[in-house]
Amino acid sequence: MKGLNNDARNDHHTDPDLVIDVDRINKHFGHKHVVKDLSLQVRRGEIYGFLGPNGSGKTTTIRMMCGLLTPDSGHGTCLGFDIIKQSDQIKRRVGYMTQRFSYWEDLSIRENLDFVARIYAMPNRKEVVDQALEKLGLTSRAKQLAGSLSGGWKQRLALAASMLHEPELLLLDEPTAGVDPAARRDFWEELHRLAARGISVLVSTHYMDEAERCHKLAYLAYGKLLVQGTAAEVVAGQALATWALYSNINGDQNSAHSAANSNALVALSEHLHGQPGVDQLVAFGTSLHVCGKDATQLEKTLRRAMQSYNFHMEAIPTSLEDVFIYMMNRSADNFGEQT
Ligand SMILES: Nc1ncnc2c1ncn2[C@@H]1O[C@H](COP(=O)(O)OP(=O)(O)OP(=O)(O)O)[C@@H](O)[C@H]1O
Repeated sequence: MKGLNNDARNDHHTDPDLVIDVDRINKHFGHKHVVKDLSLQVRRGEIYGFLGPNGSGKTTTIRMMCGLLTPDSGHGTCLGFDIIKQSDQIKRRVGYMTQRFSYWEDLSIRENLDFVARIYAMPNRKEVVDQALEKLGLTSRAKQLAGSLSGGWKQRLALAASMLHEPELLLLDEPTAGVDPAARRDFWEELHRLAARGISVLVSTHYMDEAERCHKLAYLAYGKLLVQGTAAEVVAGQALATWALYSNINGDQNSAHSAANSNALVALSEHLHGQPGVDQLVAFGTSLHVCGKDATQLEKTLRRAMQSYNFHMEAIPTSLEDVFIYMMNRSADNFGEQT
């Protein structure tokens, strides 16, 4: 990174390939235990996705990684620096993008970037800002107020601003919330270009398509990291059998058929609820996805139901979304009452 001394990295930091390496960190807010014994490792050039229901501790964890919050216990390093003792070193070397656009809406695009360059005391400010504007494709609109940009452009400006000081690690907290699919796709293409250059990314998201674009994922619920791995590993790890149930009534024909279809779907869902082998029922458009741990029992139950309902069934691969809904429901059962 430009313009900084190469301060001593943590003595115990052994693997230079690990940009984040934390072990059993905890955080309380008052009596509330919001991050519980969380261990996490992120490798150089990896896009690591952070998923989990609202309030599960993703933002708190991200803020502990970048030195903005101190863990109550546990230890670890970020970019080789101790997350407890060397938070200043970390703050200067990471790019952090908060959930909401946190730049100045009443400053121009150029002024925003220039302000950030000043914060980082960058010696070659004009050059750096010019380059960032060019990369963003915003040179001709540099004088436009940031507040007048669309949601997608604001996020790209925020990403450019958080990259200005050339951080080795980006911490992105729901960077594309509320952004349309085309702008989200552009944003993710940029993340993959950065990762290809060796920049690591820890990104929280609620979008399944984004989860699938991460090299690795972690799923958090009630402050506990429940699973981590590639999307395929996370799906395989839950070992769920999944069937799609389709109505035999052609819902495309007219609105009466569509209504009959919807009613039949609701009736079948109510019938299957709580039956042996049925762990989860989720309506997906005109079909019903049914998941269960006990594949044999699930199939038996469904075949029996097909005899009395005008539906047919098809085994389908379990999706990441099926798995996350399953984990979210389980974690509510297991941890929901605890703090
Ligand atoms: N500064 C704070 N003081 C008190 N409680 C806090 C503070 N920050 C977060 N919390 C609480 O800690 C818990 C975890 O919040 P956090 O923002 O980390 O979750 P999250 O997974 O990022 O949620 P979301 O998906 O909604 O952004 C929540 O119950 C939240 O209310």
